[in-house]
Amino acid sequence: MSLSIAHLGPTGTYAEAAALTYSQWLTQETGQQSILCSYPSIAQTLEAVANGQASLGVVPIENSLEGSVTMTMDALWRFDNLQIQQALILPIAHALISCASDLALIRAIYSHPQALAQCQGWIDKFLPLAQLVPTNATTEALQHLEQDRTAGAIASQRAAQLYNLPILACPINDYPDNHTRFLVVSLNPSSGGSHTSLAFSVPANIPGALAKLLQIFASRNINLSRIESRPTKRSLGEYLFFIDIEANANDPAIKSAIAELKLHTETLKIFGSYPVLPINSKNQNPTEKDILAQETFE
Ligand SMILES: O=C(O)C(=O)C[C@]1(C(=O)O)C=C[C@@H](O)C=C1
Repeated sequence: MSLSIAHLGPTGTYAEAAALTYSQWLTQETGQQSILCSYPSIAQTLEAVANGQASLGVVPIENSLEGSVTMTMDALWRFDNLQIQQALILPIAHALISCASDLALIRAIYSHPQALAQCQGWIDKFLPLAQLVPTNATTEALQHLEQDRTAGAIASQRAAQLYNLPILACPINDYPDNHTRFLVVSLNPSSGGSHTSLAFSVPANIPGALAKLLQIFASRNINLSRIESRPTKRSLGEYLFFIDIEANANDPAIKSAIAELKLHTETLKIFGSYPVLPINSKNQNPTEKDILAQETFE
């Protein structure tokens, strides 16, 4: 039986490319076949996994230029039964796609806020007067570009190919070394691996509350690879903390740190331990043929 993998759509998004990469890796490693299902937002992608509509979901979590994808962090906290199975890091090269006969004719640029931010310097230099229009996904506006020749969109070269649209400039990201880390999540217990992710809220907004919790890791010589905060959305100045650890949750030091953390946090969510999928030319760059067997839930 095929597994269903949810991702942000419409077709051609970077999240879809990550889902295809994972799906191909899964088939190579285990023989398991999967079918991709696109959803209109990252929150709806994770909701589909949380309510059992999809077996797995692939969502962006962090970009090397712009940092955290806050929508993913908020949804991970909200649907507390989700477990991370795998992380994968994809190179991101943005293209300006448009049917305009000249760059100077573009009046509006559509894209996901993460992509607009990753190209802000290029836009300021070449299209300083263009209106920036945020969309749910890089590919959301592509189907309208033929009708509006004063519009452009920032998406991947693969998206331009899929929609048969011209590329006016590429790459346009402000720094060439641009990567996004994606997470593969499901309701199953996580598979174990080199990295562990967790998040917590603190019982009181008092001096040293976070320092005390970080000391739990430092005193055990545990290396944290990332720490991020998000508002609790209960009151101004109250935060949740997301932490990535470079170790497996079954390591004795991590087990004892988590046990101590439980005593001092208000809510503690463990998203599990997982490996980081090495990307090579064999499991990167899904082809057009690969996206034939897809369902859309938009
Ligand atoms: O809109 C898309 O194509 C996405 O897959 C989303 C997303 C993101 O949210 O970070 C993924 C990778 C890029 O960094 C830009 C956009």
